[in-house]
Amino acid sequence: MAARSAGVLTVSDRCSKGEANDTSGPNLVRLINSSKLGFNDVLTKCVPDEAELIEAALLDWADRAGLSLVLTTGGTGFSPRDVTPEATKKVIERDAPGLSIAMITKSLEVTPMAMLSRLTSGIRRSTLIINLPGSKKGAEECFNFALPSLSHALDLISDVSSRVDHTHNSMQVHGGHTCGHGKYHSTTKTIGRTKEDFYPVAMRPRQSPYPLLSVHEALQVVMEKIPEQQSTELRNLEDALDRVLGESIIASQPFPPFPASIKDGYAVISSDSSTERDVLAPVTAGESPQSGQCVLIGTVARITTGAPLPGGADAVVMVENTELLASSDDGTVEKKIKILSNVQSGEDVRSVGSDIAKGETVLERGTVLGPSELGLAASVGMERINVFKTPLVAVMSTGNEVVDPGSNLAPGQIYDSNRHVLLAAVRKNGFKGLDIGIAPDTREKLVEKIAAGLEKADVLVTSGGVSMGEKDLLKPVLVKDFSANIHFGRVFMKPGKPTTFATVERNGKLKLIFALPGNPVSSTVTFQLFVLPALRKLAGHPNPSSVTIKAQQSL
Ligand SMILES: Nc1nc2c(c(=O)[nH]1)N[C@H]1C(S)=C(S)[C@@H](COP(=O)(O)OP(=O)(O)OC[C@H]3O[C@@H](n4cnc5c(N)ncnc54)[C@H](O)[C@@H]3O)O[C@H]1N2
Ligand code: MOO
Ligand SMILES: [Mg+2]
Repeated sequence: MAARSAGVLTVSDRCSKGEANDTSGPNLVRLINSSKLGFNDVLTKCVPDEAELIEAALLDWADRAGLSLVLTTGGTGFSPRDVTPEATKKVIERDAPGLSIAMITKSLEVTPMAMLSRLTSGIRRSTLIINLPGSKKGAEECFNFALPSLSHALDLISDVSSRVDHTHNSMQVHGGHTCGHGKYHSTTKTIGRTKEDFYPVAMRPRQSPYPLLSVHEALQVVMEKIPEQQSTELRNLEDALDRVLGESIIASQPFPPFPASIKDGYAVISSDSSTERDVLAPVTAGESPQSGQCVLIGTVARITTGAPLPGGADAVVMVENTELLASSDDGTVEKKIKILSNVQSGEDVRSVGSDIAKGETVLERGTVLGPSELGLAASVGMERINVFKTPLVAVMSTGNEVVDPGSNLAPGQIYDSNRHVLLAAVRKNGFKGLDIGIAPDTREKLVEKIAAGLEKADVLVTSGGVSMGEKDLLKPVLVKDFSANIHFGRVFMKPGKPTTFATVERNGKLKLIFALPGNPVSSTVTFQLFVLPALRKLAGHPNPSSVTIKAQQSL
């Protein structure tokens, strides 16, 4: 028998919030494992009583994981939040009422309350889905009532599905692959449809196969896939604004490098008690004291703010706290002064290294470089600094209906606004943008543009073509033509539900692809929520996810 996997989905608001222990789910796993159904693996998941989340989990397990059996426990009663049967009905393609009837009939022998059970069972593709009650006892009883039929049921379903797969394979229209030298090749057999179609429209999936992730989960997936930035480049200070420092800056000399006056006044000896002082030659900022000049008892030297303290002096008295006693005969040069204040040693003197000591780490690796940080780097003499590299972001719009502003609109066309919003947002946040234009909704054109974007850029941001329409080709093109790994294709949010995130290996590098929904508000919001944190992480930002968005409540 081929390897089979099962899943147990616990549906409970309280268990999903951690307010109650899930006893029924683990018990069903035990029952499956001890049955003779031959399951190699049992997946488990717990979701709140939200129809969309239940539906998403069932679709994920049926379509992506290809499980043979899925048991749900919980959410099958009469209370308003019991929606498991409704979610199950949306997912199943074929009803299997016999299983539910058998379980309810047998349960009625145990309790008349079984009348209030709304258990649903059915088949989607090769997956049998069975609703069970939420209580551990009720779920175990019902599972045991259904058990005698399950082995045969699963065999029948897998037989049917292998025949269905065979039929599907023989109807495959396109096969595309990326060969060793990175060029795209496609093989096309046309059987009366347009070349860009992946399925004849009547055979398209009627449900998205992509599970709905919460915004939080989706962001987590994005951040997990992005490697920590390691590469750095040397930049002049003026080009380093808003970049992230790639290497700590250590002061190779102290600041100030000499004892400096903090005031305009006189360099003095604090212990000198003379009433009158002779005024020596001045020291002004930018000069060094005249060689051999020393302040002695009974003397002071004129000094300006920022000038080095001459030898002998240990304090500065500001000019406001002195009185002129005598000047030169022509009245232009100060000769004698009197000090009017008490002077403390060290007063108004900035000692060597008092701002920055030699060997001190002035800026840590990972610091975002604002004006003050650049000033600090300059004050310890850095002309060029090592910053993390920033990603190059290619931006592309998709859609037969979108045309460049400036051209004439044919009927049914609109101007492309998304590309301009996204490119501006990329640049506003300090990243390099690359405009790769508009791709119409054809497989060939999409492949051409996407390949061009991936060739040059680290990140590709597209808008449009990711939902359920027959011209929404982005996801199949990424999978079939680029062997992209789609990490999520739907997010539980509005706007932005079809937001898609994928990665692809190109020229030995991991490239990120954000395929955003086409609605302008959706692409703008999802750029802020998912793309921006990713770009920030790529650029080495220490807190890449903390992006603040101003929201306004409409009245
Ligand atoms: N059956 C379903 N239909 C739709 C679903 C769904 O779940 N099931 N999702 C809806 C949601 S939510 C969104 S959002 C949109 C997103 O669709 P696509 O990403 O496939 O985008 P398009 O179909 O290409 O375009 C949608 C809309 O946006 C306009 N657009 C597209 N590109 C641009 C551009 N560059 N500048 C300005 N406007 C643009 C386009 O003309 C369409 O009006 O799908 C829903 N449908
Ligand atoms: O949720 Mo869509 O992304 O309508 O706008
Ligand atoms: Mg669409």
